[in-house]
Amino acid sequence: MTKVLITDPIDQKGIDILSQVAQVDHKIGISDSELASIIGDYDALMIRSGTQVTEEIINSSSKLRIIGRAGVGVDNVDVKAATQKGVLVVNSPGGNTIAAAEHTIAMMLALSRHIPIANSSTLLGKWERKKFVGNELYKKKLGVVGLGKIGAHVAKVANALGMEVCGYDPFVSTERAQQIQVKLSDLEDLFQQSDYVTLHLPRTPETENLVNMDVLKNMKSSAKLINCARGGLIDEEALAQALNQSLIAGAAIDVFSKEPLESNSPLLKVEKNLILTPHLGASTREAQENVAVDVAEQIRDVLLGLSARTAVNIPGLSPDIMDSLKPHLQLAETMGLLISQLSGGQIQKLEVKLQGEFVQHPSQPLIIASLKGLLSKALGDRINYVNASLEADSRGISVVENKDEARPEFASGSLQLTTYGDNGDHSVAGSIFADGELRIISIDQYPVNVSPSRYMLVTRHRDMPGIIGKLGSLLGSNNVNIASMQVGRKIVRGEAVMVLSIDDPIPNKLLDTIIEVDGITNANPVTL
Ligand SMILES: NC(=O)C1=CN([C@@H]2O[C@H](COP(=O)(O)OP(=O)(O)OC[C@H]3O[C@@H](n4cnc5c(N)ncnc54)[C@H](O)[C@@H]3O)[C@@H](O)[C@H]2O)C=CC1
Ligand SMILES: O=C(O)CCC(=O)C(=O)O
Repeated sequence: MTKVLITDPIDQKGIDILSQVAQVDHKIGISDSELASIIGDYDALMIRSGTQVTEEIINSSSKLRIIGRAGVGVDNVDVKAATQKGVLVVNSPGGNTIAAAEHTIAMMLALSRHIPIANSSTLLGKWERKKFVGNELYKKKLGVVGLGKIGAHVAKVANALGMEVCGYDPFVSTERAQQIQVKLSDLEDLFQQSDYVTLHLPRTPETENLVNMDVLKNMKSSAKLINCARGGLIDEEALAQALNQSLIAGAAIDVFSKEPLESNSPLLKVEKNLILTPHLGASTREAQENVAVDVAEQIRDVLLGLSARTAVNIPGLSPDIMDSLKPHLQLAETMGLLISQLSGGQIQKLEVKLQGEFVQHPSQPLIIASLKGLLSKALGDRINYVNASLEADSRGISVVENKDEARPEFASGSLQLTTYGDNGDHSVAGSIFADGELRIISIDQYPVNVSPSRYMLVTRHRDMPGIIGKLGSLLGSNNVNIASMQVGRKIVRGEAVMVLSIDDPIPNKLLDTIIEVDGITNANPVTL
C-alpha cells in the first residue's frame, strides 16, 4: 500500500487528493528522531515550514520518492541530500504569493498606525489618542529587496497606495522593473533613502545577515523595516540594538532565524515599535487551500508515475517537456544504457551530439536521460532523473554538448552519445522513425539499423566468410534464439560490427567460447 506522511497542518482539500491514491498518516509536530525512525515506511512526505527535513531523515528513508513542500521556501528541506538520494522535491511557487504580499502590507500599515499596541492599550481601558499618532504611507518611499512574485505584488499594491517604489534584485531586468513600476536602485541607496524597506528574497549563504548593523546604521532614523520573507536575512541582535537605540523607527517581523521564536531572542526584549507575528505570511484560508491542492496533486501524480509541475531539483523537466519528448527521452536513456555496456570501465566524459530535428528540442532533458541510462547498470534503482546529473558529477563524468544543424542523414535527425574512458572511445547513434519507433543507427561509427531489444549481443569481428554461420550455430547449440541480426561495416573484408537481438541472455561460458572464434575480436552482451 502506498503511504504518505503529513507532518505539518495541511488543508483538507490536499489530504482528500492524496487519500485517493494512498494511505495518509498524520504526525503533526513529530520530532526529528521520530521522523527518522518511521520515514522508511513512506513513499511521500508532505510538509509546510514546521518540519526540518534533514540529511539524516532523508538518508533514513528507503522508498521515499517525493517530498512536497506546501509553500514556496524549501530551505527547511536538505534539497542536496534529497537529490543525492533521488528523491524529488516539489513546492508551490505561486499558491501563497497574495497572502504573503498582503501580510506585508498589513505589517506596514500596522506599524505606521501602531495598531497592535493601540489595541492592547484600549483593551486595558486606556484612551491614548495622542500617544498613537502615526504616519501615512502615501508619498513615502518604499524599498523592495527581491522583486520576484511577492515583491512584485507588494510593489503593485504600494503603488496603488500612492507610495514611491524602488527596488533591488540582481536578477531582474530594467524592462521587468518598468513593467511592475519599480525604479531599480543599488542596495546601499535603497536602504539609505527609503522610508520603508521590505524583504522578499530567499535565505541563501549570500543573503544571510543581509541586514546587519552597518546596513541599519545607513537607514533613516524614521525608517521602518519589514521581513515577511525568511529568518536569517536580518541579524536579529543588531536589529534589537538598532530599535532600542532608535537608529530606525520600527520593524515588523514574521520570520525568524530560529522558529518557533526562542524565549531568549533579543527581539523579545525590544520595547519600541516592533511587531512580531509567528510566520503567518501564508496563513490565509485561500493560500493554504492553494498550496495544499497544488502540492498534493503533484505528489499524487508522481506516485502514479506521472511527472511533477514544479520540481525544484530537476531543472528543465516540466510535464509538457516530458510529454513532448517522451520517445526522445526513451531513446537517450536506452542509448545511455547501451553505451555503458559497450564501454565498460570508468568513463570520464560523455559527449552528447544532437543533429537535425533533435537540435530543436531542449537538450538538458536529453542529457539527463542519457546520464540516467549510462549510470543505471552501476546504480540500479538508485539512479533517476532527479539525481542523474549529480551522480555523474560526483563520479567525475563531464558532459559536453554538441549541436549539429547540418542537413541530417535521417529525416528525423539523430542523437549520438560518445563516451571517453578507460577502455577508449565508444559511440552509439540513434534516431526515431516516423511511427515513433526507436532505432540504433550506428555503433562505434559502423552503420546499423537495429530496434533495441531486451537482450542483445554486439560483436566486433573481421568481415570474412563463415563468422556469421559459426556464431549462429554456437548460439543455436546453446539454445539461445536469435530474433534478428545486423552487420555494419565500413569497407568490405575490413572491421565489422554485428548486432544480434536474442530472446535469452547469453550464459557466461558461451561468451568465452564466442570470443575464441577466429576473427571475433570482442563480444559484448547487452541487457536493456
Ligand atoms: N512569511 C511567509 O509565510 C512566506 C514567506 N515566503 C518567502 O518569501 C520570499 C519571496 O518569495 P517569492 O516572491 O515567492 O519568491 P521568488 O522566487 O518569486 O522571488 C525571490 C526573488 O528574490 C530575488 N533575489 C535572490 N537573491 C537576491 C539578492 N541577493 N538580492 C535581491 N534579490 C534577490 C530573486 O531574483 C527573485 O526575484 C521567499 O523567501 C519565500 O520563502 C513566501 C511565502 C510565504
Ligand atoms: O507554510 C507556511 O505557512 C509558511 C509559508 C512559507 O514560508 C513559504 O511558502 O515559503
